[in-house]
Amino acid sequence: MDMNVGQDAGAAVRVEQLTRTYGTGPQAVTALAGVDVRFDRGTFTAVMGPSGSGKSTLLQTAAGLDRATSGRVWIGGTELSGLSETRLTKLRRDRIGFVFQAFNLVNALTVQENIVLPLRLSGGRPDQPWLHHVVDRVGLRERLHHRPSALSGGQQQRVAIARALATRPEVIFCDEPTGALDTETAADVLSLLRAVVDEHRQTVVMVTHDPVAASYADRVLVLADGRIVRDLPQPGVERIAEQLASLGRRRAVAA
Ligand SMILES: Nc1ncnc2c1ncn2[C@@H]1O[C@H](COP(=O)(O)OP(=O)(O)OP(=O)(O)O)[C@@H](O)[C@H]1O
Repeated sequence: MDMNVGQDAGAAVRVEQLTRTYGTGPQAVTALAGVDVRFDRGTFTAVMGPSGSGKSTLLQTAAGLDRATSGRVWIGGTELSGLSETRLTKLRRDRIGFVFQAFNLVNALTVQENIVLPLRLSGGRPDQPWLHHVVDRVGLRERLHHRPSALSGGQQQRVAIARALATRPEVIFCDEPTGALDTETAADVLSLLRAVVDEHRQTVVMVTHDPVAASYADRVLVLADGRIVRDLPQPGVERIAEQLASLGRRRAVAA
């Protein structure tokens, strides 16, 4: 590691004592119960855990799509809680990429128009060599003038990844990016995310239920009841499945 880079200069995202409670009084649900974590630049992290453990809430609050109840979130050097809605929207558009299970493409636009949409909205000048590279990297050169609905699921997710990359964001948050894909297409999309991290030092944070998908990551975080209960470096499919199963057993005993 570069000796001149301070600890925080390496963090693409950092959260400190993050909590998120939905509702108030006896009906209140604690989705995040104090999470501390940093995602270093150029790393690929999978976030796992049982249904309702807070994975999506962590992703949404870390990405500035939802406000934390307490605690702090930094994207690079910018702390989110101090930002107005307008600035937060701009930060999300310019510095964060999103990939969702449902692709979320605009069907009235062509593939090319979808990819450059965030750039158009932010009014920035497109970096043409980078865009050419992205289009080639995701293998969509022949499809640029098609509508998303004319593409397969895997191709649509590739468009979403290209769109996420277009602004060269500090981090790409993915929520179940392979949830709607068959095994082979999923492997293809996961290899692409892996390559984006390895070749371009992008940072990827991916929520997934699938141990195979998580095995593409450098690190697997496991949440339970709104807390990080495991932080595993490169665990491999079997160890991930084992850890999830042991957590299931622990919960069954506690119930
Ligand atoms: N808008 C909301 N209003 C009330 N409760 C919510 C809301 N969103 C999430 N929750 C609750 O917060 C907790 C965490 O939800 P979250 O969606 O983050 O879990 P998850 O781990 O992503 O689950 P899944 O794997 O099922 O998607 C759950 O108990 C959920 O019911």
